[in-house]
Amino acid sequence: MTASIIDGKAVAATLRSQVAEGVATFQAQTGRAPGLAVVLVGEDAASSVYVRSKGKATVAAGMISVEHRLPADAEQAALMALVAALNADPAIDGILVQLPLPSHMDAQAVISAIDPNKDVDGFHPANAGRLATGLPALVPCTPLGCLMLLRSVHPSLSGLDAVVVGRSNIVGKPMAQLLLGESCTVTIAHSRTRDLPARLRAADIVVAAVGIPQMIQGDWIKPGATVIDVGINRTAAGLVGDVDFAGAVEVAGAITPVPGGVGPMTIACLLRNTLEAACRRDGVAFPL
Ligand SMILES: Nc1nc(=O)c2c([nH]1)NC[C@@H]1CN(c3ccc(C(=O)N[C@@H](CCC(=O)O)C(=O)O)cc3)C=[N+]21
Ligand SMILES: [Mg+2]
Repeated sequence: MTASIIDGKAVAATLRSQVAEGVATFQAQTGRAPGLAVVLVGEDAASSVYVRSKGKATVAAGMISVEHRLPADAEQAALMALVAALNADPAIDGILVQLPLPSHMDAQAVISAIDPNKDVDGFHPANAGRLATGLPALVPCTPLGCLMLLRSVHPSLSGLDAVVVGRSNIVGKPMAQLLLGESCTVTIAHSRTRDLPARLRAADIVVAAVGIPQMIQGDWIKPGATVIDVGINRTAAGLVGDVDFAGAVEVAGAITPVPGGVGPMTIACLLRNTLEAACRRDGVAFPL
């Protein structure tokens, strides 16, 4: 069996055009465009690339994009002051502070300082708690994008066995919550998990978010399973995921490529969340 390739670029393009339509409606209703502020601390080259593509996609969707750059040696207090100013800025609906932050900064304190209603990354503890308890929440963009890709293959996920590999607050934990919300039976595996291959061989759905290039082997995949690869690893061989794609594509039923899978969905979901935050702030219906 050869897997079908899940075209994240195409799904993301459809979502971006739906967001653009929603932005036009929002503008007609409120007389303003949603605004997204992205904060970058330091000059990490890869981060600069993401920030640029986010800014381009934001403007293409009809939203206002604002970028703030602080030097790598900026004081935590300067970043906190910037976050406070963005919280208070009526033109700003979404705030994204690019992670990771330099090691002298307390990322958790910064995340907790963002107004939860503007937390388009969904990383604030209030949003994590709302997601976990089934309340309306801003949901982290990467897991939300993964769920949309899964739904494009499985109209219903109910009763499927899902294994999420990775337990980060950014991907693994919220991904598990979303899958639980879809009535999957969810396992969160991580670096201490015993016999990961055996657990994966029982999984209908695998979400790989470990950050280890090509760690998950093709013969760990159950024939016909759906594999979502969150990994973005820059290696000598180029950009690769956390899954050995060449091996897994021979066994899986459907699989996301890297690049062109989850990454484009993350950006499209960021725009979606910004529109959602703007609609909620202005009390108009969110059309998506
Ligand atoms: N607060 C915060 N929120 C984030 O969402 C966040 C962050 N910090 N820090 C960095 C990571 C990384 N990230 C990516 C988004 C899109 C692609 C993406 O679109 N990748 C393309 C192209 C990759 C390439 O060619 O470089 C693809 O996979 O096809 C990748 C990576 C968001 N992040
Ligand atoms: Mg881990």
